[in-house]
Amino acid sequence: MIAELKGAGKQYQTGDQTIVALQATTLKLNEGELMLIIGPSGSGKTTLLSLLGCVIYPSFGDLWVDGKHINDLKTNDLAKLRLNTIGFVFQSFNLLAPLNAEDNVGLPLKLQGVSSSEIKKRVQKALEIVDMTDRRKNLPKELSGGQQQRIAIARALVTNPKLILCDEPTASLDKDSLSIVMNELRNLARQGKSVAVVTHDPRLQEYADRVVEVKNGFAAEIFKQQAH
Ligand SMILES: Nc1ncnc2c1ncn2[C@@H]1O[C@H](COP(=O)(O)OP(=O)(O)OP(=O)(O)O)[C@@H](O)[C@H]1O
Repeated sequence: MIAELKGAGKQYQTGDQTIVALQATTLKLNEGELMLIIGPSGSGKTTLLSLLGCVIYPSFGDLWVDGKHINDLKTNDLAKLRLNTIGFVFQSFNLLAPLNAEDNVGLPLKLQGVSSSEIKKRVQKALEIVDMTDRRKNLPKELSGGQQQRIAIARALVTNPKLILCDEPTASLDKDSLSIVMNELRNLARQGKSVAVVTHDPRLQEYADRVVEVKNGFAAEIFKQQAH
């Protein structure tokens, strides 16, 4: 198991109003599975993903990620955990415009202080996984949306994280790129990673091992119908 929430949730105080963004949630995320998090706008999906990503602390309940009790960690320990254990993929790719594809992919390793010869090797391998070696010298603006997202996935997996978290990774993509990106994420899960994907898009359910629906702050697992 890579992450576990036990009665964990999040509330925000704005003035004299308390907003419960995520009600007490109990959930485990295992190695080797792709979990989809679906639900209407404002229902608490990003809040759940942010807890799994150790971006925020739970306001109540307990959270463990990679065996560590997140409630007890200091913010700089959380930053280390994020850098070493978790890869993030966003809707808007978040690639740095002046850097070419391979420099974007190598950035997290640079932050980890990895040597440049090792960075070269690992970037090459990550680009091979997403089948983008031939575009490694291109700037983000020279790549299509689908290609930029594959570079963003390579950047997320270059540190060999156990957990890959994606916030609407296919929202800016056409149907063909969507299927390439989702198949890549599913393959990463098959190789033993844990992958969680927040989406509005019901078409993504076919790629998922598990589906969690968040409605009005309440998260519940829904069981996929088996294809006959
Ligand atoms: N920092 C914050 N301060 C106050 N309220 C917040 C904060 N972050 C989120 N919320 C509230 O918590 C609720 C859940 O937000 P969240 O972003 O998790 O929803 P979501 O399902 O991801 O929505 P969307 O699909 O539109 O991105 C919303 O009502 C939102 O306004």
